[in-house]
Amino acid sequence: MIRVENLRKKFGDTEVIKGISAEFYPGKVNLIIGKSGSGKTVFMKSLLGLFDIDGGEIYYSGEPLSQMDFKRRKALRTEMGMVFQGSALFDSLTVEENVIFPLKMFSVMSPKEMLDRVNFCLKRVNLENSNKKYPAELSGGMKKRVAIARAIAMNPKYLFCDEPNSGLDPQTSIVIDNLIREITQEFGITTVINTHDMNSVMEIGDNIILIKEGYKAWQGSKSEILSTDNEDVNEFVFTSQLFKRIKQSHQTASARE
Ligand SMILES: Nc1ncnc2c1ncn2[C@@H]1O[C@H](COP(=O)(O)OP(=O)(O)OP(=O)(O)O)[C@@H](O)[C@H]1O
Repeated sequence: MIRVENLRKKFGDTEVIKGISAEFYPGKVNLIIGKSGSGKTVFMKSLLGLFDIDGGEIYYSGEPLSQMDFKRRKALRTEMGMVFQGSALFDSLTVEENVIFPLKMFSVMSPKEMLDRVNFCLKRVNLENSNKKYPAELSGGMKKRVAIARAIAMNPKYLFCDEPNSGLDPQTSIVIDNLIREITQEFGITTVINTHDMNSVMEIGDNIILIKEGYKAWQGSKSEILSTDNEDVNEFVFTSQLFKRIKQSHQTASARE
């Protein structure tokens, strides 16, 4: 579990994260949503310890990040998997070499154990026959699956994904969303995802945090997002015509019951 208490982050005199408190649960897909520029990326990078924060605290399984020394932070890093925008694979390495990379960096496994783990992870993302392929030979969806396989190679407690569906068609996005949800539940991972994608919100949003202008405007689940009267949620959801209609029909159905 990750708990954030009154997190603040400034750049110069401008406060970008203005006192956000939130909890992210294991075995759940925790989504951070909000308009472009609302502070989602800065918030996630702060969680990862990539920014020095200006106030508040982040607790990993109850342990305050600010109190961790270099050695402890390095150990925490091995418990984190990351899937960045654009997959961020090494183009000059094969699929197998990409996935084995964190194991070589951080694990004490034998070469045979590493290869077994790579094959397990590639099988888990349905890419068992692609070990020797290079990223340039893969589709966008396959690259994302390799990135997910690499992110879970170290058996992480925490998984961070920044816009995992960017650049993917709607059908492939659903495949990736479902894969992330399954892996999250199967391995009890605390998964935190930054997204703009309303489809993802409705498919996999166990715990959703809406950020608006650096504040937490709302927190709830995918079913609550359809029934809430929160103005900020409605403003955000209603920018999508499709979800505007879904929400309206849900409210009409609820009123009839
Ligand atoms: N390194 C930085 N230095 C100064 N300002 C920054 C820096 N990084 C982000 N910001 C500012 O912080 C604000 C929030 O940015 P952030 O990238 O977190 O938005 P976002 O919600 O992730 O947007 P998007 O959905 O477009 O990625 C913006 O006003 C941005 O200009």
